[in-house]
Amino acid sequence: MFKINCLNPIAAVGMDLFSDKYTVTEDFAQADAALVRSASVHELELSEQLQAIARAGAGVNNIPLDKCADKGIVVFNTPGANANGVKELVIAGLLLASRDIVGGINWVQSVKDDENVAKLAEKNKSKFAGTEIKGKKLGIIGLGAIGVLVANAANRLGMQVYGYDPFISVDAAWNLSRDIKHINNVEDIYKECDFITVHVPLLDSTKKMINKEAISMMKDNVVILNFARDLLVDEVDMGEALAAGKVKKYVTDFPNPTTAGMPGALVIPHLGASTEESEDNCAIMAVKEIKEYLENGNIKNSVNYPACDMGICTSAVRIAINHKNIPNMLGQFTSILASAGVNISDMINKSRGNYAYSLLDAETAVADDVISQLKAIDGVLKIRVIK
Ligand SMILES: NC(=O)C1=CN([C@@H]2O[C@H](COP(=O)(O)OP(=O)(O)OC[C@H]3O[C@@H](n4cnc5c(N)ncnc54)[C@H](O)[C@@H]3O)[C@@H](O)[C@H]2O)C=CC1
Ligand SMILES: O=C(O)CCC(=O)C(=O)O
Repeated sequence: MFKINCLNPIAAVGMDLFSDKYTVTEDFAQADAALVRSASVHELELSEQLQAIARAGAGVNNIPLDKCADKGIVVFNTPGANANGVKELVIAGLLLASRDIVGGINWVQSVKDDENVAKLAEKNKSKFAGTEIKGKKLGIIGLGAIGVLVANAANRLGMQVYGYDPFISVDAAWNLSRDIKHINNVEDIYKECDFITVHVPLLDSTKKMINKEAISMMKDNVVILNFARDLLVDEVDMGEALAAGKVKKYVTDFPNPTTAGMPGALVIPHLGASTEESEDNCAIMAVKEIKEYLENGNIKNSVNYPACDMGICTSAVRIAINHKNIPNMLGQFTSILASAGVNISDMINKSRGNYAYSLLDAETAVADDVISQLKAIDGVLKIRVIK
């Protein structure tokens, strides 16, 4: 029986995929696998029992990836599963920043009991008027699952779209409309665009990328949208740029003590992925990843271990080994099994950075002491007999 812990509520349509081989535990320390959305895993103790963590979402900055890898814990995410939900909110953000829709709605509430409300509206509406997005220049930094959808949707709404992503995947490039202007230097986005939206992961290299220096290169009255992570923007610099009138609006999905009351900021309570469809898609993908890993040892969509797929085990035994990516690991595994008289029917070994993963199918049972010998090899982080 596998024990699953949910650090955040996960959509039922995903949880229902767990068969009667699984039980849900409230105790993270007892779990074989955990599912999480935005809850932080950084402060939690990682038990020996824990095999996998699946982030039902895209950003994994709430999970200590290297610490997990070092303990043989495979971390998954659900690429693209909530991208449409975010795209739709970004389009809403463009529109909310173009006319003072929020201010206008609040104003109507303030005069709602006045019987002349209709006349008052006609007299006051010019205070909330603005511009159209058609024909304006939109710069997109990060053309992954979300950036590509935003680019194509904004293009269809008549915007001139500029895209920047030095690491764009082949898939993303294929999906991008040919109308999108490909930018090689992010500064061209800063200098040219009326709206700039950021869709990159939070990494050391992207932290505070939108700062005083970047903003100084931008057009006056630029609108900046951040539906990726708050720490991508230096929000003190942003507050100053809003106060100075350099930035017209800062639309962010991340309330915090700095942004929540910031004049000129439109702050949304992290709703990007909060649609029924995105929550369902993420939950289904995350649960399938966990099941495939626990039941067959196969890895798909991991962010700290290599992809690895040897199908379903048809031999007597499958051994899964999470280990360091150092020389002679496979040689040691096979020689220990050979010395024990175990014939290997299939095997695979994949690496990613400092870590590697091996699956070995054997034709006969493997004794506990042989597994102990494998476990004792320097560089082995975790070992499981799956079948
Ligand atoms: N507001 C919300 O609810 C949500 C927020 N997010 C955030 O949005 C981010 C992006 O999500 P996805 O598009 O699904 O991820 P993705 O992994 O598909 O795309 C990220 C893209 O950023 C690019 N990139 C990395 N460093 C870059 C740099 N320095 N300059 C330009 N491009 C760079 C990558 O090459 C990749 O194409 C996530 O990491 C997450 O933090 C994601 C989903 C929901
Ligand atoms: O699960 C959520 O609501 C947050 C989604 C998100 O930020 C992400 O997928 O990176």
